[in-house]
Amino acid sequence: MEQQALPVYILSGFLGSGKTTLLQRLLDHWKSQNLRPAVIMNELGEVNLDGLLVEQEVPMAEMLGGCICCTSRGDLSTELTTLVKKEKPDVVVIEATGAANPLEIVDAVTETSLYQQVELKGLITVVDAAHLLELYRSQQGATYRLMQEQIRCASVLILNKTDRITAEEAEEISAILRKWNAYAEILPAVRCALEPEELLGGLGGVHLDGDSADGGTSERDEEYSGQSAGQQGKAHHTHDHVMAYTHYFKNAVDSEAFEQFVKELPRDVYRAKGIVTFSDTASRFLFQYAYREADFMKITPQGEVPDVAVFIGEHFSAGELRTRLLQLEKRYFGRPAAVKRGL
Ligand SMILES: Nc1nc2c(ncn2[C@@H]2O[C@H](COP(=O)(O)OP(=O)(O)OP(=O)(O)O)[C@@H](O)[C@H]2O)c(=O)[nH]1
Repeated sequence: MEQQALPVYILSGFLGSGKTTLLQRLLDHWKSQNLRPAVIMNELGEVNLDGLLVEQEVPMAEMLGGCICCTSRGDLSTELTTLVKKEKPDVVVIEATGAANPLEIVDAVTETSLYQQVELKGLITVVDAAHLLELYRSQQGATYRLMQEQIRCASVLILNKTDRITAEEAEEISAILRKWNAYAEILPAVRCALEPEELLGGLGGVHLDGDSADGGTSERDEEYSGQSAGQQGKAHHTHDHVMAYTHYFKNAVDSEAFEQFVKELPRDVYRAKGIVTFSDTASRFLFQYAYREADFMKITPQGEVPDVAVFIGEHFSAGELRTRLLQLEKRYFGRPAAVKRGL
């Protein structure tokens, strides 16, 4: 009955780090499973060279002439919506140019979840091992900071081009990555030759996948065990640094209780937005939450729009949010309005 949310992956990484190489592998993998992938790609130049390299029959939306994060968020959101409606893919990858700040893309994808059943599954950052080391040693400029940001936001880090560094350098780089991102799994690779199952398996995780949220929260506080990536149970690598939890409501909620819930959101949730139906008002509401300020606006959505809320933040407990929201839904659902207890 319920429609399955469409998985979306963001692929980030510096220019030339190996994103297209990885994308090609992922596309082959999905196709071998008879799935229909689609790609949103953008390039800084006018011609999408990467697009030419990727097989033609994959539906592709291109955003040329600027990087995704510099075009407005709405554009990417619209692009994604159009692609989903037109192509009906089973999975979508957004390849960000080397210059894009992935947080903006996370925001655009979650924006789309308000109107479409899409779900951000993870953010994969490909790191060019040799280039990172060079930048780290010189520690300068905007490039360095952007690379840091891309690493910080990742749910999984691919340390690519390890054929171009020594074993000692690989260790040095892993330590740098760990320092910047204590949560993401680090997968060393040459030409991004990783098992897609292994790579994606660790991502379908607790935080980014609303419906599998329960059961995973206890892992949240576990310390990273420090093993080199890839060998040990992927089930334990569900920590994601920047994460989004998407909640589809099945019932209306009480407006005051919901406002209270938003007020009490954990500090690690820095952004939330959604559409809700209140049990005690006639209309539906769009709510926005940023930097501890909440805003509710009456709306009359055109067409079919689900009641949904997305929460973005850093390693918060998606399971806890989910439990609280389900409680809110139940509270109204399980209590007939007419029944008011007397004394
Ligand atoms: N030596 C070496 N070269 C690699 C590796 N992975 C990719 N390359 C090469 O690096 C170049 C860039 O790879 P791409 O996959 O196009 O990188 P990209 O991140 O998509 O690049 P942009 O589109 O510029 O952002 C290509 O020539 C690849 O063949 C690797 O592990 N080792």
